[in-house]
Amino acid sequence: MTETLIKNADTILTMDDTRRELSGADILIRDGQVAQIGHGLQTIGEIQDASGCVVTPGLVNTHHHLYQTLTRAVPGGQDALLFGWLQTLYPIWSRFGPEEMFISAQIGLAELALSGCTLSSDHLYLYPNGARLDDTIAAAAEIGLRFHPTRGAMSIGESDGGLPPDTLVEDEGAILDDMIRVVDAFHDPAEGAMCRVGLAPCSPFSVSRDLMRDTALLARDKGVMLHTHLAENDEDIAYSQAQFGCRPGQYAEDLGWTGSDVWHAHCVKLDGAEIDLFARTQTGVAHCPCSNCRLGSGIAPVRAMRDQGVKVGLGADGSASNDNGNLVFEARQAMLLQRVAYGADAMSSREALEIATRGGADVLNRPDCGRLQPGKRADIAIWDTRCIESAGSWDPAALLLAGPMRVKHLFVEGRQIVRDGQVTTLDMPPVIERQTQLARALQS
Ligand SMILES: Nc1nc2[nH]c(O)nc2c(=O)[nH]1
Repeated sequence: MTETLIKNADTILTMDDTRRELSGADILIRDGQVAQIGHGLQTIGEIQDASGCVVTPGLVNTHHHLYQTLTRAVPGGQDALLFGWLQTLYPIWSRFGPEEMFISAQIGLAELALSGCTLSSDHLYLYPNGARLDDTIAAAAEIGLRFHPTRGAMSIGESDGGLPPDTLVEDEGAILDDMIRVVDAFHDPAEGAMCRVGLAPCSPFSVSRDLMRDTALLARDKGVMLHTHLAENDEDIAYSQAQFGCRPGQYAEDLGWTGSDVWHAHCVKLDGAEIDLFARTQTGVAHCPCSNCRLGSGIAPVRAMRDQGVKVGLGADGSASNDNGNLVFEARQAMLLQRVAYGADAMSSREALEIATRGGADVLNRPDCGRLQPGKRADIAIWDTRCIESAGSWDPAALLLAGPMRVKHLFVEGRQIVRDGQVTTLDMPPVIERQTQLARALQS
């Protein structure tokens, strides 16, 4: 039996069913789970002092492309809309191989951990030069984050009316075979799982309708989740209308891509009927506010989604379109954007934090994560509110209204991944050095 006691937190925001908040309180972790929350708890194990800190559930990232940490701020893509941005980057990504996938994932996951994230999904949709989903899974296992990798895919190249170059697309039979391989090798359906695999053809403009349909059948056969990009911007809607004669919601529904086992990234352009469809079918949304700003895609109607009962989580999105991978910053941006669109009371700090924690966990069908209560996984972020950004604040809402934007301590499954602002499981300087070398090589 292993125990850790988080002692004397200024505030614990539990995000449990009653959204309980405790002052001057403790959390006892036992064998990877929250054992008790209360006052004056004792342990025979390690003690982590949390005085001066706000404690929250670990944040949950529902959409990322970790490989893109190697292509931040690429000049030709800095000021482009989605399609032009992708066309600039595809040729660079086609030079990646296994090492690029592994190192870029280590960087992206470490960056997420430092921003309070304990559970991340990833959407890897290109596999050049022998790259495999296994590369990112190895990176996540080493750093110790809970990981939901998705086996993405592109199958319709330029010559067939798709957006990606023909050299970057895969044969659909080979895609389905590899999907089966990675699910059988890595997917763990058990409560407390550290790795769950999803299936994720990339986007309507890079895969066929047949692949979408076959993937949905396969996912249901295997009992895994489905993920893709949907309704990201006006170009995306225009492509759907021109190629399929319908809006994205209809496209998704026709192909079996609605339901509680499906979540779609972006959804900036969902209309009222599509929001209703998602609510009725319990289809989830990964909201990516920074990327949507960066690519000029628009402001997703998150207020309407939440009011209608759509499951919404946050996504950092890939670091070629963010270009930052800071999830607490993403929560702040989500709050601010809804206020820009709908007024100062459109989203509170606490609601944005709820979306970032239990909201994301619900999107990923992880009721065992994203909230702090006995029996749930011990995925815990500890934020030092004595830092300069938060000094003088009156309320834990300051976490998103002020800061800090980096975590002090982070626990995943009860294991300390960040201590005093440093990743404990990786020696970061050599990883950063190798990432820099790889990025330089891609520039030559
Ligand atoms: N934000 C992003 N949208 C996308 N659509 C697509 O097909 N790929 C991407 C991507 O990498 N980022």
